[in-house]
Amino acid sequence: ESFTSTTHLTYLFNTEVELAKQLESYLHEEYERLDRVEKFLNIIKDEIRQAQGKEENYFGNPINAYLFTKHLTVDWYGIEEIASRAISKDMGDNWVFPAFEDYTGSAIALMRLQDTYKLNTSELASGEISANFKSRKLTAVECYDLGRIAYTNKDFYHTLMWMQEALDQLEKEENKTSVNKVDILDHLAYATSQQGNLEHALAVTEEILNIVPDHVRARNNKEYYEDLIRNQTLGSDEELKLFRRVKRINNIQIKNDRPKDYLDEREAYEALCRSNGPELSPKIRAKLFCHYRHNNHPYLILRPVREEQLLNDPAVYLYHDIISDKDIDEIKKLALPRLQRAVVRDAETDTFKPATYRISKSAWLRNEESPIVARLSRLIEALTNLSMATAEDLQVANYGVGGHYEPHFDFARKTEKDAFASFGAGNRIATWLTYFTDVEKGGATVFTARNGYVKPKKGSAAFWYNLHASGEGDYTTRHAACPVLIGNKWVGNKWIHERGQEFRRRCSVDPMA
Ligand SMILES: O=C(O)CCC(=O)C(=O)O
Ligand SMILES: [Fe+2]
Repeated sequence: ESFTSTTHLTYLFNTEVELAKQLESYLHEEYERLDRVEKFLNIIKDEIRQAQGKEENYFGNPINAYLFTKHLTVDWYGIEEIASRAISKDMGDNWVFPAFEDYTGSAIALMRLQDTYKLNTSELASGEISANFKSRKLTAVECYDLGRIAYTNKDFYHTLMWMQEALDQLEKEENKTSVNKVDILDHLAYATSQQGNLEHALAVTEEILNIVPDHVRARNNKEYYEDLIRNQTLGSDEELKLFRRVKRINNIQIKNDRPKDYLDEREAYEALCRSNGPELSPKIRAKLFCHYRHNNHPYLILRPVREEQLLNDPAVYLYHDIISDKDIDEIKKLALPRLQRAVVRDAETDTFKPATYRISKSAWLRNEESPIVARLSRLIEALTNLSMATAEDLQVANYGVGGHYEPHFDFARKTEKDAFASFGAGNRIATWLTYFTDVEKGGATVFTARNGYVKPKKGSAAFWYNLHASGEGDYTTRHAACPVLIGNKWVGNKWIHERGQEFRRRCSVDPMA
């Protein structure tokens, strides 16, 4: 008996063949893993190369901001699983990563910008949002991912745009492995049917069946769309065929209407945001003046402040150069670690959408905290002649790209009488809004009832009364912060309350008092 019996070796040889197969597939998987890690590494190395040393500029571009957040969230989750052994433990413990909401938030912000500033999807995807702030091109899979986020939010309006774009990009790409064409078509068909394009949905579904003839859902949908179309045209199969051939020749017209939402004034608000400057009638403009204000106040007499009236009714003033760059840096430094994601609820879809970063109430900047904050309060008191005794602490907000604040009033309405009860100082009589940055594009404060437009200017501050002298809310003060298109916006709010102003407003800057 010998192990070298030929028969026996032949028998063992099968083991070797199987072993080779297994190792081969093991190696293949490892190579694939490493390949994925390497691709990801190259992408983020490229990003580091582009952004380093000019981070503010780089992240001021909405595409860059979106891609960056994606890399550090969903993309990284995928890599972390396969590379966790290679990554030191304290990476996860000591380093801050964006949250998943930041990823979806930056995608939603991108689509908000698309709507507000009427940006063309393919222009956006090609990185040509602005000559000075180019980003790289979005790949098919990146367009698809954007469409997926819209789809998950039941936002078929944007799903349609981004799936169509994904398809167009896929056609142009040489290496088409990153996303499956059928997946794109599948989403596209559903979105376009939801937007009322049955013929288009049918054509897209047929394209799926051309690629995967036994695609079950596509088969069912094809029948379903055909039924719907037949019912619409009230015709026979022959008529349906004819109808579709005509449609095909004329190229199907795809409609994609933006769904109406809860904000009646959205059109006007967005038009104002796009306007790039105040569009006031000459009659209104003639009444607006600019002069130096000192109020005979010892604080101002040596260094009067330039006051520019921007709007008449309501009276909105802009005060120039009220805070130095150095002091602004100090305030930002105090505020930065306290910023939190502020979300707004979309009543329509009952989803929460990120809007800005703000410091929460418990961490507002108090006068006692910093001489700079205290000095700002004294300056406001000297300029407006209002008592700051009952003013709220300084609230700082940072709007990234897409960051915005939809039209609102700063005062509490009758129905929300107790909104400021905790302050025990009445309603918000006036707003002081300091701009801590210039904004490259977008981000204006607009007065939607009066076409007022305030372009943020670093170191300047807007001021207006929210209440009539009677204490009634002034509905002409409705205002909003337009989405930041390019750049970064920091502001600081000082809200001044009614109590303590009884003898002060009379001699204030307000012409209605
Ligand atoms: O940031 C702006 O331009 C406006 C902010 C605002 O209206 C608010 O915080 O109440
Ligand atoms: Fe406001």
